[in-house]
Amino acid sequence: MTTSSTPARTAQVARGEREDSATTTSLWIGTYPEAGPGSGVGTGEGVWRVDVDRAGGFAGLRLVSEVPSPSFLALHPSGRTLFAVTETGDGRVSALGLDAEGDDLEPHPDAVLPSGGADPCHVHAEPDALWVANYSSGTVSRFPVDDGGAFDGAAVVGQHTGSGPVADRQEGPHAHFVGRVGDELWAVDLGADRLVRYAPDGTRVGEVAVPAGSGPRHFVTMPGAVLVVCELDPAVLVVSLGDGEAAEPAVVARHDVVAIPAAQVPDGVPVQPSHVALGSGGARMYVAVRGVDVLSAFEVVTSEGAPEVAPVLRHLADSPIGGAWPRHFAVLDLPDEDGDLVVVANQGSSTLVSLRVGASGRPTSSRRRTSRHPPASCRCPPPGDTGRMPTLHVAMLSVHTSPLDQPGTGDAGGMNVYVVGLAEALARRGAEVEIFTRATSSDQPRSHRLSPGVTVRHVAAGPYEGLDKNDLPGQLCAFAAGVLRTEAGREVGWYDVVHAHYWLSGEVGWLVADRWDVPLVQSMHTMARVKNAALAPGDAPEPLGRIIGEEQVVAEADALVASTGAEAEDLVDHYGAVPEAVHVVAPGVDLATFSPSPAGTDRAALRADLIGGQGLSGPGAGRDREPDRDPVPGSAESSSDRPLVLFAGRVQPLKGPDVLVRALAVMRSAGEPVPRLVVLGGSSGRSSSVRELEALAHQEGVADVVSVRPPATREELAQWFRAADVVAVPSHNESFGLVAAEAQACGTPVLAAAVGGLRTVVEDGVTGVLVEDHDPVTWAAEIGALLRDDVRRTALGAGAVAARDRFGWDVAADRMLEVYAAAGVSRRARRRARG
Ligand SMILES: CC(=O)N[C@H]1[C@@H](OP(=O)(O)OP(=O)(O)OC[C@H]2O[C@@H](n3ccc(=O)[nH]c3=O)[C@H](O)[C@@H]2O)O[C@H](CO)[C@@H](O)[C@@H]1O
Ligand SMILES: O=P([O-])([O-])O[C@@H]1[C@@H](O)[C@H](O)[C@@H](O)[C@H](O)[C@@H]1O
Ligand SMILES: [Mg+2]
Repeated sequence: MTTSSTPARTAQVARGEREDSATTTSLWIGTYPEAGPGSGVGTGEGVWRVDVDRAGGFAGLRLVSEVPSPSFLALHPSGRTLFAVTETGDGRVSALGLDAEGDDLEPHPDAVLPSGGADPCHVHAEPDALWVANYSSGTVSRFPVDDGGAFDGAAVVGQHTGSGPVADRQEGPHAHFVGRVGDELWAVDLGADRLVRYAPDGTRVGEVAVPAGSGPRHFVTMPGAVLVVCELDPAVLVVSLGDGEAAEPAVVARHDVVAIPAAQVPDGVPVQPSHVALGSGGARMYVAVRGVDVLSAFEVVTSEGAPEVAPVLRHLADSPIGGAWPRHFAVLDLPDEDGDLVVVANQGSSTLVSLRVGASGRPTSSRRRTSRHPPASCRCPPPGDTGRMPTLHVAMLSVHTSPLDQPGTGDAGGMNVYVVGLAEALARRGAEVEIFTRATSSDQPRSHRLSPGVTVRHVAAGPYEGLDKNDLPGQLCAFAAGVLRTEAGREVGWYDVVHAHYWLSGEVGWLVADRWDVPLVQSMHTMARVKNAALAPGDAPEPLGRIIGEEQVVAEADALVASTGAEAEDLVDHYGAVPEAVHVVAPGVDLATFSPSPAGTDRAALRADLIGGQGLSGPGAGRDREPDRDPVPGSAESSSDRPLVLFAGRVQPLKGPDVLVRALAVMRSAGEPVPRLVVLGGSSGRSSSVRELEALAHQEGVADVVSVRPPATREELAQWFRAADVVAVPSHNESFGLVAAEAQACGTPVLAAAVGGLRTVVEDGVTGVLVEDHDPVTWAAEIGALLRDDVRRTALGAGAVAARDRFGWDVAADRMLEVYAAAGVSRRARRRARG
């Protein structure tokens, strides 16, 4: 299991709406009524807003919504909704709509709901659901929300049970906090001394017990571990997530929060930790401690590149906060490497205090702002807050092929689809993604806003036309210069991470990540040595220059992203990657586009629509084709009756379309009914693979049932998948195989070669069939068997639909944010090791 240490990011800050957005961070402040939690509402409390500059100065404290007793806030990843709990006996939760500045908070219609329990004290927003911890009732509620964060459906409430030894605080369960841990949501129960683990849909999947009397309160996640701060026993517990699928999380270490010996704490002064968070990109941990009113800082030491090894915490300092009863704080990352700005909400003194904390863990400066602000409504302490963390800026490099190109021909393939899908999902999580790609036409704008949060930058590097992928090693300097110049026009420290795609981009990423001192994350997509080890008969191997370049990039990257375990092994076995640097993140499928047909839709009718009108030659553009000879000699089938086997992708020997053509010939010579084979895609690179495939179809006597059509748009392709009886992926290797995943998401069974990532994407006998070799005789037998067996095809189609959620971009983006965080940790560790 992996964990997230990436703070919530929003979509709005630093989008340029405000000149000072790069130097000022706006925080929302939650408050209690004047007389403390549980007292009458309406004494002026509400959600406040304040701007914090890099020196920690406060400006513009203002009331933005009069929600009663809003002790905790959470921002929906869309950046369009702020949630607030109302911490009262009849708890409530409100969804507040935001304007672009985040200042105008209007409740959505019907947007104040019972929170599912008493005294809700914490709220956590996921893209599809809001989670609320109700303290007094010991319940956790999950509210479905829509894309913009509006409530959307009935809540599910889970009742915790249990108690603990601390009589006045643990007489029963007290849910205190909910947060994400890998694929799960964990609810901390202070009364029952346990962390209750939920699946994202609200199903309980387990729990982690902590020592009796700990009173766990909040936690923060980091790669491989969860750091839990306890209120009743002032400690941080390290919960290790373990390694591998079967790993069970367990407490592996306990650290005292404050170094002050108990004897030195004056009588009657409590030592009650309230909140924990990470700073300095995961290298430091802070805990606020109420009563003694200090901020404790720890160094977080992780094993280099080994996230499964639990981190070691080294106490750095306990520093007076200069405010009373610090209930919560936000950590704002400062661009200078060792600085964090910690903004603390002090419930007891009604103050906000900002502390600039340096490498020693001690504040180097502090600022204070009382929250008493005219009018009367400001007479309220500010206990909770949700920081609008600085936006994560991702420099995504795709040197060869623009993500705007049509995939499935030339050099444009899965990487284009991947880059767009990932970038858009990251942007939905609040990141700003800039995709740098080489300009290939004078018509391309230098910068193009693809969708909210995603910009494509066309970098001039060499002539627009006439260069293909193989010419690009000569343009990498020019490309890197273009990227560096873009950054030079920005605020210092603008980009937080470089994510490079394919080895060519990795070469550029290596340079720019070094220059900016940010982590380099590398996705290979394909690797020369892997391709060369599985060459199709007669195919040309990838050149040595690429192999050497790939080796360099693998060695330099702070994190390597593999789409499957098989690709991870390839990185280690073929390129000597350090296993700990390799992270498996399955790519996604655009599940909205690639969806099954409505129940009852007839594949034959869809097929007739797609093939019918234009005949097989279709708009295939100037390629000579045989007319669709129909019916096939010796067969009674009519044109639209003929089952459809579909292949989609760049036509090249590696993808094995010839295997399908030959398989059809085997079927025909055996006198079996022959399906129609449609190939959607153009020749790969500058090759003439389409012509060669068409020539092969003639030579094999199946040209009448084989047609190659130009690549289809995403929507058309989805329609082709729905129309096909089987989608065939006979590749000699695939790092993943997006086509197979997309086809399955449409409910169409996939017949795939049992190689590389296809072994992961296709569940043999569940979503499709894996074929062990590339022998046309085997493929003829498998195709024939599947097409004859309607029941099996229907079952596999249903299996494919049931499995479609396995690959979504939202999940992939969550994982990728974890990888970005891990890459930062690993980069710092490597820098330290170098001295
Ligand atoms: C040999 C190899 O290792 N290839 C990898 C390469 O992509 P590669 O381009 O080889 O193959 P993929 O099947 O993954 O991607 C092709 C993409 O083109 C699209 N398409 C195709 C035909 C068409 O008419 N219209 C259209 O839009 C497909 O929907 C698909 O999304 O990087 C991908 C992403 O990391 C991996 O999944 C592949 O395994
Ligand atoms: O064919 P190859 O060069 O090895 O690798 C391919 C790239 O050239 C193509 O542009 C990209 O879209 C694919 O995802 C794949 O990575
Ligand atoms: Mg910093």
